[in-house]
Formats: sequence, C-alpha cells, structure tokens
Amino acid sequence: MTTTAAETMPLRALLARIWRDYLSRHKGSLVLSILLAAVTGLLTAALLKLLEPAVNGLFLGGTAPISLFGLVEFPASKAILWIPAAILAVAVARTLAAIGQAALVNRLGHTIVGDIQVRLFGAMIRADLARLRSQHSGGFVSSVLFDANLVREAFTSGVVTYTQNLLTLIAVLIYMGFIDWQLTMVVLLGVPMVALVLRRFGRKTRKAAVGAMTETENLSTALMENLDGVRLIKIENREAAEEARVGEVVARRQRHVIKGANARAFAGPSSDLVAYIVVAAVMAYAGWRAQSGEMTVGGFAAFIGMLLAAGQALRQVTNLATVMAEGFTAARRLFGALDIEPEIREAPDAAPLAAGPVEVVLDRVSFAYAPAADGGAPTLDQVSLRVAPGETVALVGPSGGGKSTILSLLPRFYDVTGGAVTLNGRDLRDLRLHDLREHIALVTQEPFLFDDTIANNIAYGRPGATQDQIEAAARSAAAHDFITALPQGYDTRAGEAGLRLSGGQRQRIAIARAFVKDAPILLLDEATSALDTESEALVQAALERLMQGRATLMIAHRLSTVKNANRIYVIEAGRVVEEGSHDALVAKGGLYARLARQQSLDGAPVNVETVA
Ligand SMILES: Nc1ncnc2c1ncn2[C@@H]1O[C@H](COP(=O)(O)OP(=O)(O)OP(=O)(O)O)[C@@H](O)[C@H]1O
Repeated sequence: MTTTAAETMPLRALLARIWRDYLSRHKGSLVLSILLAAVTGLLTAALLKLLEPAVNGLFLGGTAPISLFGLVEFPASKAILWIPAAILAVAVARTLAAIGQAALVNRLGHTIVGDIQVRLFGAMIRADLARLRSQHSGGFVSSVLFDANLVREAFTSGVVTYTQNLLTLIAVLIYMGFIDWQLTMVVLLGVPMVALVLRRFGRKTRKAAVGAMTETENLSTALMENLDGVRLIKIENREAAEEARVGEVVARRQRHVIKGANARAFAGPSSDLVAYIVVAAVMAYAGWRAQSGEMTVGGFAAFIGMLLAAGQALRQVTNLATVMAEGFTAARRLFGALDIEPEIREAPDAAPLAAGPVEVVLDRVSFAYAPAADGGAPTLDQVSLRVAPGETVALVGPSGGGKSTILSLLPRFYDVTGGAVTLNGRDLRDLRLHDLREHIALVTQEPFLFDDTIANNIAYGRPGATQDQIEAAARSAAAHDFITALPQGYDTRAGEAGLRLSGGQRQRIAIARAFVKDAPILLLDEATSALDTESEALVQAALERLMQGRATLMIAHRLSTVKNANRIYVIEAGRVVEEGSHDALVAKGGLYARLARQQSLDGAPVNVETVA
C-alpha cells in the first residue's frame, strides 16, 4: 500500500481523527456508556469496601453502630440483615450498569465498524484505476473485513475497559488510602514497575500486529487469486503446489499472530507478578502494623481484597494497552487507505455536458502509465484522431500498440500526459465526470455480469429503465429470444450463475446494456473476436444497429469487422502510422495492407472481397 501521512500519524492526532470522523456523531451514547462504565467501576470498589463493615460487624462481635458509606447507620445487632442486603443491592446495581454499558458499547462499536467498512469501500471504488491495478485486491478485502474490527476492539476496550478499570483502580486506591494511607503508599510503588511491563509488551504487540496485517492481506490475495485461476491450477495439476504456497502464507501469518497473542497473554501474568510482589510487601508491612493494633481485621481484609481487585483492574488495563496497540496500528492503515485522493477528479468549476450528439477529438495526445521520472516510457505519442457523430472509426494495429489505452482515455480511466481529448471542443478534464461517463457506452471483449437478474444487468447503467425498455434493448441486441428461453426469463440470475451463458450471449447482454444506456459515444473493444461465426454474425448485426447515429470508436483485430468503418487508424508503438478508409489503406500497401494480407485465409494478396 502506498504510504501516506496517516500511517505515521502520532497517537494524539490519530485519536483526534477517530473522534472527529467516527465518535463525535455518537456523543450521546458515548457519554452514557462512559458514565455507566464509571458507575460499574465505582460499584466494584464499593462492593469491596463493604468487606470492612462485614468482617468487623459479623465476625468480630463489636457493639458500635455500623455505618455504610456514611449513608446508612444501623446497630451492630442488625448487621446480619443489613450487610447482605447492602451487598445484594450494590451487586444488582453494578450488574445493571455493566449490562447497559456493554449493550451501548457493542452497538456503538459495530456501527463504527460498519461506517468504516462503507467508507473504505467507497474509497476503493472511487480510487484511480491506476491504483486499483497496482494493488492486490486482497489488501482491500482484508482491510474491510479485518482492520475495521481491530479498530472496534480497541475502541470498545478503550472506552469500556479503560474507563471502568481505571475508575475501579482509582476508587480502590482512594478507599485503601482511607483504610491505611501508609500502606497505600507501599502499593503505589508497584505502579512504575507495571508501566514498564506495559511498555515492553505494547511494543511487541504493535510489531506483531503490523506483520499479521500484512500477511492477512497476502492471504486474502492468495485466496482470491486461486479462485480466479482455478482452471489454470487444475489443468496444470498445481493444487498441491498452491496448497503449499497458501500454507506458507498461513504459517507466516501464524507466527505474527502467535507472537501478538503471546505478548498479550504474557502481559497479564507479568503484571500479576508485580501485583503479587506488592501483596507480599503489604502482608509484611500490614502484619507488622496489625500486631501493634493499628489496623482492624475487617480493614485488613478489605485492604487485601481491594489490592487484589486493583491487581485485576491493572491486568485489564495491561491487556488494553496491547489491544489498543493493535487497533491503532489498524487505524493508521485504514486512514492511510482512506486518505489517498484519486488523481482523476472533477474540476471544481466543471461544466455540464448536455445530452445530444458528440464529436470526439484526440489532439496530439501523449500518455504514459508511469511518470517519466519513474522510468515510464510513453505508451501513446502525439496521437490525433477524430470521430464525428454517426461515424465509426476503427483502431487496428499490432498487439501492444496502444489501442486499448486510447479507449481508456475517453472515460478518463486515465488522464492524458500531453495534448488533449475534447468532446464537442471541450477538454474532457473541464467536464463533469458524471456527465462524461453518462455519454459513453463501453462494450468489452469479456463483458462483466453481476450476480443479479438479467433484467437488472441490462438496466445497470439506467436503474430506472422500464421492463419495456429493457426488452426493446434486448430485441435490438438479438438477445430477447435466448433470454425468454431461460427458466425464469428476464428474472434469471446472471453473474456467478451467468457462467453458464455462452460468450456470444454474454456479449449480447452487454450490447443490450449499451442500447438501454443510449449514449452518444460508443467504445467497442474487440467485441466479436472471441465468438464463433454464427454467434459473431448475430453480435455483429446487433452492434451495427447499436452504432447507428453514435460516434463509435472500435478496436478490432480482425480486419473483416472494420471494413465498413468511415476511417481506420493504424496504431503502432503508440503512434498513428496510417489513416484512411479500408480501400485507401489497402491501396497504399503499408502496414494495414500487410496485416490484411496476413489475415486473408488463402494468403492471397488482399482485396476487398478476400478481407471480408
Ligand atoms: N495498466 C497498465 N500499466 C502499465 N502499462 C500498461 C498498462 N496497460 C497497458 N500497458 C502497456 O501499454 C502498451 C499498450 O497497451 P494496450 O493494451 O493499449 O495495447 P493494445 O494495442 O490494445 O494491445 P492488444 O491489441 O494486445 O490488446 C503495452 O506496452 C502495455 O504493456
């Protein structure tokens, strides 16, 4: 993934951004869940505080009235009723607060995950083609599926565990201070030790998290690649080899995941150890003080109970540090991905493009896929061509010459690096992107069908199209008959199931899609080259109907399909080397004539009849 500022963002800025982009909209629930977490934390400490009067009142047989938190006072004889009742009341309140807080935080956390996922997808689908092509799709998939959840975990743990445990810790320390402040000072000596443990494990988790995320990305890519290439894998008997390759990725990922899980798991017991060292110190000191009668048994019991609770809270906070480390690493990655601005953007003052016929002109267009600074050689060099409304213009030439690249420039999949493409005299880059693409229909060699009904696939570019419009388009595309012969007609699902459709049928659905769109510019990319003769005749006839009245720019490898074009441009090594009608170019005896000769079946010198 490309590095952006977000990936090295300091923690404060990261938190500020999480707050601004995701949390601030849920202020109400957030504040409420923090409040509930605080109540849970305080009530946990309160439960422990009850130990003191409980032990003193129930076991030591004192006669002095007993006070609970200075709120209720009752005679020692009633302790057996009041104390259990108080414990129960506090416990129920604590449970309710904890449940409420968990419910709020879960909803909030998952809402945020969904929010991140949708935004990520939005960024992905709007990203420049150049970027999408240069990055493994697995990276996007693992970000959407996994990274977003790591952020949620950090957030949930952050808001809930942190608030709750920190408050438990503070309340417990305060209560402890009331019981015996000197002893509390002894306890506080443990804090720097725990901080040290936390830092150490936090660093390890962070490192493991980065490694695990990269490998999750690799794993997603490997899985998708294998599914895409399943035919090749089978025909070449490479199942075992692929299994081994994926096995290696899994093993690498596992190593990081185990390291991370270990760091997380070891942090708890290590901070426990510190806590027990403190307990031991407290025992020694408290024992000594109890002997001199400065501490009651109840006080001591409550103190030790609180100490253990403090240890527990500390342990949770320790875990938290590692979960946070993972979450922030994921957040940095996510923001990194979200922050890459597409380079192909609409100008702020972009002009609308009115519906109607359009003339396309390429004026000395140059283009390179990679910037010259990165050693990118130009793919197109001073290409000039024009297509008037109603005209069909063909691009022919040797493989790799730049024909597909020319087509990609029209919908601004890429922007020219020199010269200009104009529609009705206006530079593409000055037009509204939506309007521009609305004016172009594209029929490619391998039409893509979504896993949706045939009707919806045909209406993809015009979601409001009526059934009549869809059927009319299908008739014009010579697709109506085979569609109605399908089990559910227009409601048959294509896409995954569409694999059952033949190449020609898919092609005709794509043509029907273009008919429905009814755009004034038509781009055809070798639309008939993969078909058998009969299918080709049907598709060819449909295409000819489609081309009528539009400005058509088509790529064809087979010259038979371009014979009737108004003009043919021969593209070689990124340049227009010849231009003219079929007859003129054949007569010229240059590259086109040579290609035509190569393609005539009998190898005879080409003339209009044999090429056809
Ligand atoms: N996404 C890309 N990134 C970098 N280089 C590319 C990309 N797409 C194409 N190229 C390069 O640009 C040149 C022109 O390719 P293009 O696909 O436009 O040729 P073409 O004439 O359509 O070829 P063919 O007839 O084989 O489809 C080739 O050298 C190709 O390697």
